[in-house]
Amino acid sequence: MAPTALICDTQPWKDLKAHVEEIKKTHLRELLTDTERSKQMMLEFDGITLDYSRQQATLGTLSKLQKLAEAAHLKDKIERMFNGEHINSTENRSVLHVALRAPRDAVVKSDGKNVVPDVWKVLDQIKDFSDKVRNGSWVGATGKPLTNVISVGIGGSFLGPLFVHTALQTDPEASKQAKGRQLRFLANVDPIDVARNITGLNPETTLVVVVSKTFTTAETMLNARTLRTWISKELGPSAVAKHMVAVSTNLMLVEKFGIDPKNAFAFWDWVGGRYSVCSAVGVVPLSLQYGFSVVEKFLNGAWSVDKHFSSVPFEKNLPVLLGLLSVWNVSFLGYPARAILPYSQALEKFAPHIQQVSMESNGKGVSIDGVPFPLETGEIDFGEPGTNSQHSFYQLIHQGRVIPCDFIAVIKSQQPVYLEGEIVNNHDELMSNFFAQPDALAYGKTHEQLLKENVPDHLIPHKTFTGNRPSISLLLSSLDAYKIGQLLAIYEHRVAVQGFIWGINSFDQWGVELGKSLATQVRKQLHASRTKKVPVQGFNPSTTTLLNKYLEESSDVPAAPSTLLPKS
Ligand SMILES: O=P(O)(O)OC[C@H]1O[C@](O)(CO)[C@@H](O)[C@@H]1O
Repeated sequence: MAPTALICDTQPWKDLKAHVEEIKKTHLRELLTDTERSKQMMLEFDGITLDYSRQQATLGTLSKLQKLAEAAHLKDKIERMFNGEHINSTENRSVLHVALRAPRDAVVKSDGKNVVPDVWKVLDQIKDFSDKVRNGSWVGATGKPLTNVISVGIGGSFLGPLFVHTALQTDPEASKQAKGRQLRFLANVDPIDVARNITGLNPETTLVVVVSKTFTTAETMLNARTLRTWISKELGPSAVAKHMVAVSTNLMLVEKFGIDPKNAFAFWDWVGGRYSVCSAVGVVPLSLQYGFSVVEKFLNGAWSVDKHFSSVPFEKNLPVLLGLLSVWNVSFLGYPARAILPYSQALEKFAPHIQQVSMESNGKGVSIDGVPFPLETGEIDFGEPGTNSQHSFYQLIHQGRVIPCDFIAVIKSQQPVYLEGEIVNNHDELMSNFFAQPDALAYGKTHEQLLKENVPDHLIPHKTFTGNRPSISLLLSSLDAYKIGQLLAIYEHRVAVQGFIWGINSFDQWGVELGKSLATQVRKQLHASRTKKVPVQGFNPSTTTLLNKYLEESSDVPAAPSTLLPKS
C-alpha cells in the first residue's frame, strides 16, 4: 500500500498553523465574554458535562479542526477500529478493546468472526469463579475462605485495575460488596513491593492472580515465582492449585508455570495491554473484590461511551472533541504537556493510568508507515487530585509554563461527611476549588488590578498572573462503577483520536523493548559475577564502574536461587 501523506503536509494543517497567530491575539478573558461561544462549547452526554470554553479556540478553530479530522480520515479510522481491521499494523492485529464491554447480543468482528460470544464465555467463567471465592465454596488448601487477593502484574496489567479499584473503594455500593475482603497489587520487581504486599497476609486466606498478557514479562514472572515460593513454603507445593490463578493470552505458558489452565482466564491479542482493564485483566481482581455485578456496571459505562464515540457526529462527540483539542494544544499552540486534575480523591490513580494509555500509545517518532515525523507527537501527561495538586505544582501552571489542564469533578460525592448526624458539606469546599482554578488560569490577574489593590510596586511583577491558560472541565453526575467506565472510555478514545489525527500507530509499543533487553544482559552479568566471580565486561566505562561499585558494596547479598531466575 502506498504510504499515506503526512498530516502536516495537508491544507487543513497549514490553515491551522496560519490560524495560530490570530488566536494568540485574543486573550481567554475576551473569549469568555462571548455567551454564544460558551454555550456552543458545553456538551452533555449521559451524566457527563464537558465545558471546553476555556480552550484557546474559537468556533472557527473548531471548524478548522473538523477539516483536519476529515483530512486525517478520522471517521474511516474509527470505523476500521470498530470493524476489527488490523489497524495495529506493526503487530498485524485488530484493536478491539471495545468488544470487551459489548453486551451479549452485540456483534463485534475480528477477522470476520464475532468475538462477543468468546468475551462473554470468559466473563461467565469469571462470574462463576468469583462468586465461588466470595461465597466460600472455593476455599484455600487448608479449608479457609480466600478473603485476600494479590494481583501480580505491571503496566497495563496493573495500572487500569488499580485505578478502578481505587475509584470503587469508597463507592457505597461497591464498598458494601467488598466488606471483609482485601485487594492488593504487586507490580514492581523491587523486593520492597513484595514485602509490602505480603506483610500482614496469611497465605492460607490469600489468592494470587498472576496477570500478564504475554506471561513473559520479567518483573511479573519473578514476582509470581516469589509468591509461588511463599505459598508452597507455607502450605506445601500442592496448595498452588488452590491459591494461584492466572490471566493471560498465553495459556501454554500459564500451564508451564504450574497453574492449571482450568484456573486461567483468557483474553486475546486484539486487546492491547494498556487497553486491557475491561478484559479478565481487570475483571478478575475487581470481581473478586466487588462482585461481578459491580464490574458489569463498569463495563456498561464504558460501552455507553463506545456507542457515543462510534455514532455521534464529531461536533458533539466527546472523545473526538477532546482529541482534536489536544492536538491543537500540542501541535499548534506548542504546549507539550497536560495536567490531569481530578477533584476527587477516589480518582487518585486515574492520572497514572492515563499516563500509560496516552504516552505509551502516542509517544512515537514515525508515522504509521514508518516515515520519520517532522513534528513531535504524544503528550506529557501527569496529574494529582485537587486540592493536593494545588499545593504541589500549581505555582508552575499559574505563573510558569503553560500546561493545558483537565479539571474533573463529581457532583454527588461518594462520601458525604456526617458529623453528629448532620451532613457537613466538605464537598462544597472541594468544588469551590474546582470551579475557581480554571477561571484563575484563564483570567489571570493584571497590573491594573494589583494597582487598585494597593499592592506595592516591587511586588506587582511577582503577583501578576498572565492568565490565558487553557483548560477543560469535565463534570460527572456521580462516581459509581458506571461513571468510572465512562471516564475510562472517554480517555482511551481521546488518545486514539490524537493518534489517528497524527497518523501514527497508537497501538504498538516498540519503545519499551530496548531497555528491557539491556536489563536482561545486565541481569546475566550480575548473576555470573555473584556466582562465578565473572568480571564485568562488555559494558561502557560508565556502566562498568557503576556495576562494579554495586557488586562490591552488596557482596554480602546472596545470588537469587535458580528457581527464581528466568529460564533463558
Ligand atoms: O501484560 P504483560 O504482557 O505482562 O505486559 C505488561 C506491560 O508491559 C508492556 O508491554 C510494556 O511496558 C505494556 O504494554 C504492558 O501493559
